[in-house]
Amino acid sequence: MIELAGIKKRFIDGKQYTNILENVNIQIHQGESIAIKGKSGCGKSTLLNILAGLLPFEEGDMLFNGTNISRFTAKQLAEYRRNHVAYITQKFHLLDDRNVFDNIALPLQYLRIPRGEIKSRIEEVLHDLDMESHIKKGISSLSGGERQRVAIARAIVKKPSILLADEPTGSLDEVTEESILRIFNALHQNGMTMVIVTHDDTVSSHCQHIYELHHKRLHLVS
Ligand SMILES: Nc1ncnc2c1ncn2[C@@H]1O[C@H](COP(=O)(O)OP(=O)(O)OP(=O)(O)O)[C@@H](O)[C@H]1O
Repeated sequence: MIELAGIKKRFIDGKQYTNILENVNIQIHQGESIAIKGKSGCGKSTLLNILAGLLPFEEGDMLFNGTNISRFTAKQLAEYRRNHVAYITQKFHLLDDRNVFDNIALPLQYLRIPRGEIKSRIEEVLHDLDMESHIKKGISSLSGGERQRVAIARAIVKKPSILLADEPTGSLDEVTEESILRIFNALHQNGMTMVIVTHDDTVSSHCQHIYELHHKRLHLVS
């Protein structure tokens, strides 16, 4: 389970501090799927960055399975990310000078998974995403929707316990979105915890709970 308790986050803009999150509280149980909605700029990506262990915060605690992550060293945080979290960011963060296979292989190499298994896992995930014919293509030759699917493949190939996704279907057509949602549903059935930032009602309707980030706080909508 991940728990955020009393999280406060602010950014400095020039000489002025702006509070982005104030007293954010949430408990996300293992295997739960939640959607986070909210107006542009309200702090949704900031919240995902905190859950990913990428962003420090000024006040509050973040617990993972009862352990207080807020007190982790940089090394412990990197371990938390490597072993438990996959994060599909809005900007994808793919390596443009490498091909599709090498991009997806990266998190598996960090986990020291044997080469044969890396190959079979990548082939399987690319098949599920209807991307197998692109396996050797360079990232820079792909369309926006194809890059998005590579980012999704790189995240889920790791079989993480927690999947964080920032607008994961933003560049996809309806048919591709449906296939991604089918994959997400299957991952959820297998016990993966999912936190999905989305503006898309179809995507949020697939989640067990919907939260809205409003006035710097997180509210349970359904
Ligand atoms: N590193 C930073 N330094 C200063 N301000 C930041 C930083 N990161 C984000 N912000 C500001 O914090 C606010 C929240 O940003 P965030 O990206 O979390 O919003 P969002 O809800 O994900 O927006 P969108 O839906 O448009 O992606 C914005 O006003 C943004 O400009």
